[in-house]
Amino acid sequence: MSDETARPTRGSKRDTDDGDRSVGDDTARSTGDRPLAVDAEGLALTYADGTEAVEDVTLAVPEGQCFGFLGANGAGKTTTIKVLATLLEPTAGRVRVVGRDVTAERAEVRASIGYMAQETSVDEELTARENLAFACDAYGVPADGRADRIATLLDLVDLADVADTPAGSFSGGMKKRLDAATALVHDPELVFLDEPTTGLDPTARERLWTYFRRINDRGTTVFLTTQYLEEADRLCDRIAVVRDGRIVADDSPERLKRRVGGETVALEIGGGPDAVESAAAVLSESAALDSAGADAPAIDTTDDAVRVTAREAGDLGPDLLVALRDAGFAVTGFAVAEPTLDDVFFAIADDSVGDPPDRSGDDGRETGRSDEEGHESTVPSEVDA
Ligand SMILES: Nc1ncnc2c1ncn2[C@@H]1O[C@H](COP(=O)(O)OP(=O)(O)OP(=O)(O)O)[C@@H](O)[C@H]1O
Repeated sequence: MSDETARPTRGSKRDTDDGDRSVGDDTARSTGDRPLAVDAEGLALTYADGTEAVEDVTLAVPEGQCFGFLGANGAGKTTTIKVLATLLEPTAGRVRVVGRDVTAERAEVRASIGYMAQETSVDEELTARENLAFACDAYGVPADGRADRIATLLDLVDLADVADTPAGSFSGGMKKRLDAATALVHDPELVFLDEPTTGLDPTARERLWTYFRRINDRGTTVFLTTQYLEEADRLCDRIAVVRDGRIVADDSPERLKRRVGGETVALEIGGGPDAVESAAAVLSESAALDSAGADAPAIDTTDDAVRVTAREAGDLGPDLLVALRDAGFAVTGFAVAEPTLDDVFFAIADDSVGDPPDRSGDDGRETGRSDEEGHESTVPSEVDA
């Protein structure tokens, strides 16, 4: 990336040692140190046919963040992203992107954002370079320096070797990479990526993640929608989950995982399923588990292991090992597993961690609000891109 386009990294996930920066710090409107790239309060959108696709979305995404917007099919992700990218006018709410109002200052917002839609917009008859030149025209990138910019972007997404090959011969992953590059020709402050890796094989997906990291490491704010929890976990500093057009969780991946419960210790037991069941019975009576206090651990078994799940189960592990060995069991393996984002997602789907974030709490975040200010309500139409 050339120096003139590079920006300093502003707190991407890769900067953090433990990957668990205080979310309260990140989401605070009043943080002060980093302006908000996305600042939406009570965003709502009802389609002309009456479908209430987005009912109440409040988001505060600081510049430089890699933000994941998760939700099941039909939850309202694309609709939200289209409002943020000025392609749809909100029915209600106050929506500012890169410090500008998405309705009143649409042109200014558009000049500062990139948008990669779910469907690739690559022209298959044009080469990679020509596609980027076309995008430069569309975004009004000055002719001066355009060739350098295109070369830089082709490098960024590893397409320099096929720069003059028609995109029609590219794999799905290559087309997505080219599409991502076209969204960056005008060096936007913020890029929206709508399910950018859907339908790609794991290798192609992994490669795209590398490019998204590079983009974010250069300082570009990334707003990503995805159905792949691993994708969000690997890339994002923060994740909001939308369900039925409302935010039901908004936190760092690590804190979301902690919210659904604890770690699981798996103790492999030699001697077959009967021995495993006996070991489980011993553990259920064990003093080691009493120390877990109010968070009663859950014990279950597989064919060859007893699994104990508790908030800090990893800390209990050594005592559990000793208890089993004292009782004469052969413990042949020991592993601690943390909850995954899949666990979070299923728990949210079950409503068990489904409370909207309380932004008035001690963590300094502001209150998520309903549309109490009587925002004007109009039936939106898709705005010309
Ligand atoms: N143009 C439209 N007119 C009417 N309803 C629509 C329109 N586009 C989307 N919807 C509906 O709005 C709701 C939210 O759709 P949206 O595409 O925003 O969800 P999504 O989370 O992006 O889903 P997916 O992951 O399937 O893309 C759904 O019920 C969908 O059927």
